[in-house]
Amino acid sequence: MPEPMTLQAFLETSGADDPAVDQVVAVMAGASREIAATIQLGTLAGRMGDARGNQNADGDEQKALDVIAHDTFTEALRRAPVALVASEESDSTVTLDADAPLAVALDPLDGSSNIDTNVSIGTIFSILPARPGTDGEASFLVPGREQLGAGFIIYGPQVSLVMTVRKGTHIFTLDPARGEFRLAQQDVRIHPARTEYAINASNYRHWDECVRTYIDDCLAGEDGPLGANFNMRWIASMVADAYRILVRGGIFLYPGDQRRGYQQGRLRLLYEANPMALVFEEAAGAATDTVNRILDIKPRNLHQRTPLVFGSADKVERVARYHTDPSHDFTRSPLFSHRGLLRV
Ligand SMILES: O=P(O)(O)OC[C@H]1O[C@](O)(COP(=O)(O)O)[C@@H](O)[C@@H]1O
Ligand SMILES: [Mg+2]
Ligand SMILES: [Mg+2]
Repeated sequence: MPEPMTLQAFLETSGADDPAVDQVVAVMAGASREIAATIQLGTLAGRMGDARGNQNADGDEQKALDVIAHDTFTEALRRAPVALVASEESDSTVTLDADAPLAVALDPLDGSSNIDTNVSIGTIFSILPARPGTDGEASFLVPGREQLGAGFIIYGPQVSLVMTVRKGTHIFTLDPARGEFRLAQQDVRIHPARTEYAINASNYRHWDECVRTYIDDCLAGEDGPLGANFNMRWIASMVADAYRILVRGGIFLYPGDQRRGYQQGRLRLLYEANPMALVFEEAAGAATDTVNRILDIKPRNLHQRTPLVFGSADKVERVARYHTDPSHDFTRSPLFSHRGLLRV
């Protein structure tokens, strides 16, 4: 069997139209090896899940590894043609080389609540054109459809890079002995038939009627309106849920809910929803804010949150229909009705 292609060779033959974009992907992959090595050591490398006593721009408590990952990727991006970085862990944008053509939005460490639990965590990135002559934020406050590339790294049983430069979505896995990422799956296509959903069901009572009804319908299984038995998974690291859905299908939901500060959900548009949306659309999937296409949303600020639904296109579209179709019958099943006897 021929050896799978290295990331470098792949980028040379099938990379972006603009080699600057490939350079960013290569630098992100390179720096991720350092973070992977730190994660593999767990507490032997120090107490990575300890709070640093700071909050990030979004009010989340920063963990030691959040800050290490932010510093590592931001420094590494100095070796790529990057003008600006926007990061979950920085209130404002960071200028690297003002004349460079690209801007990168980063979630340096996704799934921070899992750092101490030996569960997969990751890094998410989005590549945009830099807009010279404007303030730092202007390059980022554009709809996600303007992304030139995007991807994520997952630090799991395997360290993998999922990336797109708008020519399909591809998966590379780190060969630790050689320190090289090699092609694991080219042109991923999401399995449409898989009946599996990912949602933090502990928030059920806070969701709106449409989200509850969709999940009720999944729970109703083959006797319900979806006519199929659904399985459930929730890892609380979006990268891990996303990877699973990419390779075997399903749907991910983090909707807005009634908790204070959660009206727009938890996930951030620029460095979580947009890159995931591009990766999934390039793999024949879809991503919405429950109704609207994520990639068409014009951001108002760097750390804006958005409800997020992504995965197999038919399932994502169905969730949108539950929100938009006024004829949708919430009362059709007495057992699962929120207007029925069980929930007056
Ligand atoms: O703890 P909850 O509310 O289930 O939220 C889990 C979600 O939050 C996140 O951890 C947010 O990302 P960060 O860890 O980068 O803040 C996602 O990875 C995950 O899907
Ligand atoms: Mg995150
Ligand atoms: Mg994060």
